[in-house]
Amino acid sequence: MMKIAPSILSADFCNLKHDIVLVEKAGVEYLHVDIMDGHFVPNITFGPKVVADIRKNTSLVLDCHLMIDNPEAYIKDFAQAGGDILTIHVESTRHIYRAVQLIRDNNVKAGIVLNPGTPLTAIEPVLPLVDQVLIMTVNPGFGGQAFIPEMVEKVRKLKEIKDLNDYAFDIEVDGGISDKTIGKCYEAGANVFVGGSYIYDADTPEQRIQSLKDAVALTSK
Ligand SMILES: O=C(CO)[C@@H](O)[C@H](O)COP(=O)(O)O
Ligand SMILES: [Fe+2]
Repeated sequence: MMKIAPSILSADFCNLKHDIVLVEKAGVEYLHVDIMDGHFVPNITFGPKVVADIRKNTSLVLDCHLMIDNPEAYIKDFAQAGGDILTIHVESTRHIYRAVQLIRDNNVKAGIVLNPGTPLTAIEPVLPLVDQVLIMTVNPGFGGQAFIPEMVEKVRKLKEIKDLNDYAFDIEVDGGISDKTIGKCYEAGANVFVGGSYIYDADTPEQRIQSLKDAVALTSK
């Protein structure tokens, strides 16, 4: 099942509710929520309070992408704030297995994410435990960057590992997703697509969402 996850990093934070309702009405499944701490990545966004406020205003699945050091310290807070999926970077902790277990213990879905420079071998031991694997298709930290084409092969290899082992996780891609790049990712095996600037930097985000769906439908034929 393919899902579109608009990233509110590119929304207008003074009109956040408006920008969330807009994509919800356009028929997306997820809302992608980027948490940045200024340490793991060179940018800062917001913390659990904002996630809790978003939770009160939407029934979309809150897909929380934690770009923070020591994620273990904040998992409980983001789970209690109403995050549905907590996705942590394998590079952000020494104890990735323990951190994934902690997410599951908090009764939310567990995701794992890889920077473009990190090989798939780094996450193989936790693959049986996760609900989602996110392949970064840009370096994390900012919206509006160019898609890294080499990441398509990484998605393809991950899909092979998934099929070989009968794993059930979703494969998500994040960064530089547009009508030009989504088809390649879908064809390689991704089924959850984050869209930030492509969706929100447009006059009509609804049309951009539709064009992403159309591009996937064209690839499926
Ligand atoms: O995690 C991140 C950036 O670190 C993303 O979720 C961005 O929000 C994607 O933005 P676009 O590349 O789609 O503009
Ligand atoms: Fe993200």
